Amino acid sequence: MHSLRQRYGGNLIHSFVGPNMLIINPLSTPSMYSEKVMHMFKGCRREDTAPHIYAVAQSAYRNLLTTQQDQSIVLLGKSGSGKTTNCQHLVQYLVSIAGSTGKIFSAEKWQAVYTILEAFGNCFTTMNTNASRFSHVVSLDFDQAGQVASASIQTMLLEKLRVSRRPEAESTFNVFYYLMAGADSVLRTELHLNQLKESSAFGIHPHSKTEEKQRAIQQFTKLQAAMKVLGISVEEQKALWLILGAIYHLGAAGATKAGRRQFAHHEWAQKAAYLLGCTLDELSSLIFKNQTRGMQPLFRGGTDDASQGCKFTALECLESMASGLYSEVFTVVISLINRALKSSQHSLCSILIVDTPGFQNPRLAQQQRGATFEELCHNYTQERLQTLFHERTFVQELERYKEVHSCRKHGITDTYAHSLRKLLQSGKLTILIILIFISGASLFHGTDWVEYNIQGWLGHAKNNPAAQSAATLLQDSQKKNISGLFLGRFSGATVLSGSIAGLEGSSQLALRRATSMRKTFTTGVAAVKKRSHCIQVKLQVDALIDMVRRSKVHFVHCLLPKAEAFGGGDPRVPHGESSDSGLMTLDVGLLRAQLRGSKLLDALRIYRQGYPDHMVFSEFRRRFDVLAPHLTKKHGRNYIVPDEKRVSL
Ligand SMILES: Nc1ncnc2c1ncn2[C@@H]1O[C@H](COP(=O)(O)OP(=O)(O)OP(=O)(O)O)[C@@H](O)[C@H]1O
Repeated sequence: MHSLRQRYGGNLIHSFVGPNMLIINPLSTPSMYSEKVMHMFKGCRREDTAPHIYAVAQSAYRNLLTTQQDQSIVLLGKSGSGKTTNCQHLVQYLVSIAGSTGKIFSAEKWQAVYTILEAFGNCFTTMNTNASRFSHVVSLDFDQAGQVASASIQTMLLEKLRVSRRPEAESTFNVFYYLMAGADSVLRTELHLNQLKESSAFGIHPHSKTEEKQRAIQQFTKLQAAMKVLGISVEEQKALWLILGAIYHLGAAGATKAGRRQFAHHEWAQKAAYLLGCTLDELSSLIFKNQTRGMQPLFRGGTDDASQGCKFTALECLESMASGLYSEVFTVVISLINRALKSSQHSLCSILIVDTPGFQNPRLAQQQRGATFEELCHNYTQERLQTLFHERTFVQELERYKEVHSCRKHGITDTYAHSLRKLLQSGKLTILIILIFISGASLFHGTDWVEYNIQGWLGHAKNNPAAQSAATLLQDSQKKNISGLFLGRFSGATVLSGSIAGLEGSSQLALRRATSMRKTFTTGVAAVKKRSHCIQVKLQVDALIDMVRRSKVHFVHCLLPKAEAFGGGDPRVPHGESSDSGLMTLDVGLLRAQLRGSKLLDALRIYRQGYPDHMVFSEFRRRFDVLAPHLTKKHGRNYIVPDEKRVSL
């Protein structure tokens, strides 16, 4: 702790913790990221460099080149701790240093990708003024020469319900504010946004403060420019704005609270129908009347809802349609991004960078409310990634040591056993999370106690057909630019449509990843229950973990320096210019809790007591056989030792 405080006080936000990287959010804009700094790390071994996020990227890249094995970089930490920011630095480093075949992946292109993701997937929350509300994996596929040959993005676990419902004091997705503030008069007229309604069932209102409005206008211009960089045509952009406009109008239309399920204000619903390219009757029937069509078994008990009549209120139906439409928009945006990133170059292996929404606890942001279902989903993903960290750091290490019979010799058995016990404790969490659906409870994340408010959660287990109707509605739209965008785009990915986006990658490696993800959704119980929202969440996380598990994983732990960093205004100042960036501003209690929760100290202890670096014998031979040419000559390069374990004894 002393060491971390000293370093942070000296503007050193990065530290190596054994093989892991720890980064404390500087809450400022330090000048440690530039092309000049990138070149200081180029070609270096990790042991020879200072701790930096670029050192992690370089280490993964070097490993990829020397072993030709897929690498993953997984970012862990609380919401607002800096995962997405570091993810962007990792991508920028790899693309700049490795270069790309025919220079197809410029830094400008990646900047555009992140501008679009930020607009469609981020929002204001009490923990982060610009929080990501979806998980994403950036895959960079490298060719024989070590250059980026193709790239793609897969996204999952989008918090789509946020469009219509969210905790008080939080916002919907940024793009709505950008569009409402930045649309020019022609677009505004076309979307019927000249007159806005004061009340909205979805609580979507334009910014009222001048500076927020100003910023939103700038962001909309930036977003349009980014879309242009990625080759998204004006017509395609228009289709997206039409659907977003329609979602706004659906909120203004609202739904009846009692009696027949229908719109509360038909004139606004009419505008939504017009923008979507259908009639009011068609829209109304898809939202409110199709409720018994295509119903799936419930999460619990397997009862068929169709036999019991519809259980959804009119507002729930409306919300499902809105979130279904937004989910389709998001999926198509990811698909358009991937269209700009794809290439037909042959690639050998990949680096995957995994960024998911950080751990959420409203109590940390001084909120007097229990955490929501969506927050549970983000926490569940973080827990599963944290469990992967345990598995790689403790369980696999222990097994390896057992294999070479060296545990006792080095006296590390006890430490391992202790760590293993902790691992088992964290394993119980997953079971508890399932129990929570039934009983309602609080959960630990590391050392952090989270209270959940489980009201209305059973509704999440049900599958509202209005959400599925959204896809049909868009494909059948009378507006050619809308139907053109949605028809045929997902022909190969229908199984996963609405859950994992971006599986249309063209490289062989991308196709392999897509096939393996599809398998997760189509085998065993998953095939039957995949339409339940809760099961979908689990399957998406399973698919994510499966994808990462096949590779060599590098972990980056991002920490928050103090709780005041959450929400409320912009705490950013140029680093080092204010007393705010010094030693005293670290919240030691918060930092200690995060360190304990991450189990980084246990990992460090094991790293110091055991053999920190190792490689399997075949790899050792591949790397060093040039030093013993007579043996290579005798046995050949591909000679296989039947029992390689014996070599280490
Ligand atoms: N290394 C860094 N340098 C400069 N600013 C940073 C750094 N890390 C984080 N920040 C700033 O901290 C804020 C939160 O960061 P970011 O959005 O990346 O967090 P996150 O962990 O991805 O959050 P969430 O999980 O909620 O999406 C941003 O304003 C970002 O600019």
